Amino acid sequence: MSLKFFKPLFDSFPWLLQQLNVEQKAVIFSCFLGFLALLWFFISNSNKGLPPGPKPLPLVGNLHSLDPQLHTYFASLSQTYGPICRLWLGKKVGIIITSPALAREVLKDKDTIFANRDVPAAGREFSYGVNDLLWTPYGPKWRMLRKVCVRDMLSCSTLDSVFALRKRELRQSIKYLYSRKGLPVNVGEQMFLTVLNVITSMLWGGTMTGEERASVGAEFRHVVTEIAELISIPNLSDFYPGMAWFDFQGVVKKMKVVLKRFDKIFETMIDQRQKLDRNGVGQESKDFLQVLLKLKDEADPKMPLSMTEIKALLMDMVTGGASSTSNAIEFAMAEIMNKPDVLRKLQQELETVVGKDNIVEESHIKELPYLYAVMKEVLRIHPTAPLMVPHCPSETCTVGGYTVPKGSCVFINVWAIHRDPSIWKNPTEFCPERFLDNKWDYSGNDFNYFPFGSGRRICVGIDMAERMFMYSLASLVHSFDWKLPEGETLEVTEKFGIILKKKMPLVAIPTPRLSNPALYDNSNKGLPPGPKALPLIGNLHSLDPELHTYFASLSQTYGPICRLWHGKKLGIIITSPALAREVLKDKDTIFANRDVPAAGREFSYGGNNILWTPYGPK
Ligand code: HEM
Repeated sequence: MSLKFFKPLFDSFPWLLQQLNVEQKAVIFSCFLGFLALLWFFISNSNKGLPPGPKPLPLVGNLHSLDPQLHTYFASLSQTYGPICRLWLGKKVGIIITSPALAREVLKDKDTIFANRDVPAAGREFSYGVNDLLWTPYGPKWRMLRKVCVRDMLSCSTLDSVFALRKRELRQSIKYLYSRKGLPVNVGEQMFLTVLNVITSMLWGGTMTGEERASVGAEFRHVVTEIAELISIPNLSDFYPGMAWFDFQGVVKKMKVVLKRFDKIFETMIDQRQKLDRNGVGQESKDFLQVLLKLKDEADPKMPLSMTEIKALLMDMVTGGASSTSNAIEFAMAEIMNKPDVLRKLQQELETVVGKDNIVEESHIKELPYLYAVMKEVLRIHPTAPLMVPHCPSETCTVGGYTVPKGSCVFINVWAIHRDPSIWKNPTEFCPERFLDNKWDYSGNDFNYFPFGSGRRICVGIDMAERMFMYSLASLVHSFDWKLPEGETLEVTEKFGIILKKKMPLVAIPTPRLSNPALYDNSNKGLPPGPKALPLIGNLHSLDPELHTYFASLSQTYGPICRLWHGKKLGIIITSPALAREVLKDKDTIFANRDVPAAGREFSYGGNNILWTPYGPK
């Protein structure tokens, strides 16, 4: 009998039985035995029609034999009991799915039945009472929240419009790593901070700036780690919902304390934004918080967006987005360092596309097929959510011919499917080449490979994760060679959690490999990317007289906003609807002036016509 799973549980209330005398203990023991007999009767009758699984004990069900590494433990169960099996988690039925065909049945054929979540007590607390997107039951409110995320926050055009924020944060990390050249660096921690800064910049970057944002970033790192730990504690309240009220282990109590810290930050941010909006300040720096508050004011009265839901959504973005992406980048770095051949191929591809005398731009990413294959392979072998986020059927139904009761907790073991030898050749080997033929994608249509899930509850952050992962990993391996500190060995052991992480943090030493130290500093001082400028003439030598097509071709290479040096003057080229709106609508008054050419000055009687006159009373 394995009691490993109970260690955190025992640790969380060691005081329980210590308070009682001998008689009290005897009474409790007799009641306990009677209760067990009753439960035994119930359980032996309650497995009828359910999938096969290990024999449960009265009261505890199969909790006594759970291993904390749930993903590997569930994979071993499926070896014995087949692709659908059951466990008794105290009073709750757990169903484990471990085949593409059954995953399809749950996530596609019976998608609407399984679109609910099994919300743990800690999750209920951290989502402001199930008011976020992750835990909200499938229905009109979930649809409204999902629309807000997909359309207003994480769509491709919104992400395009804030690419400069990603660049700023990533360049800052590269600059920091350069300052640590030759010294050990905690890679995961650095990537966590980078992704977190990008996300918080998008959320309220226009609301707060500089040092204030940095100190909030540090505060968040502690709080997010604490939340992940509280969600991963095996909690009696989840296994025996009838006893949830007692909160024996104090998980909910601890979560309330953590939430208070978060809430204070959110309140300050919302307050600050509302003040700016009232005074008409900061209209030019739109962030998600501003968008959300506007949506709240303009929402359909039948489906209003409340302040609590806004805070819960902010919480999803911060907690869900940062560690998922940064953990995946850390695994990628470990796997790549383990396979020098992969690192060499990756660096070669980057040298061809970017060059050693240039920095990686986000616009390079679509020209890097090997990097894309590396990302897919990392998400195959270490899927960030190895059991997805548990689904919960809204009615009793059958899957694979077995009964799945309403309210059970359904785990889809995507980790095991991604390592199934009948699907993957040498499944435990890290081999990006298997993805080079573009046969597999993670859009959720293929149940052999679905690291972001599938169906209605598929991840909303796929585009964001893809951009951050590829851009960060490309910059890390393009800018530096990496080695382990003396005497350290490389390992890629996993530690289970709702978000999979590396058991031991990856600590590695960066050695700069670019031609010019200036490439590690923010040498373009935040300007958009663009072709290399020559001294004095800038980019004049390469201008094509057909400016409209030439600029279009530049935007293919450098993205929707790029720069050119016309001699001493800076030219900025905008090539996306979102950025055109930013210039011509959101920041209309700032951009309402003209850049008057010498000939125009002449032909307008010295800038006196409507075409060339500066914006103002005249
Ligand atoms: C490598 C990065 C990531 C991976 C592998 C990943 C994977 C997943 C998976 C497997 C699910 C659950 C699907 C299901 O239950 O069927 C999910 C849900 C979700 N993810 Fe991600 N995710 C990543 C990054 C992100 C980012 C960057 C964000 C936001 C900024 C995000 C926000 C969410 C949200 C809000 C949900 C819940 C959606 C719903 O229930 O409707 N994720 N993700």
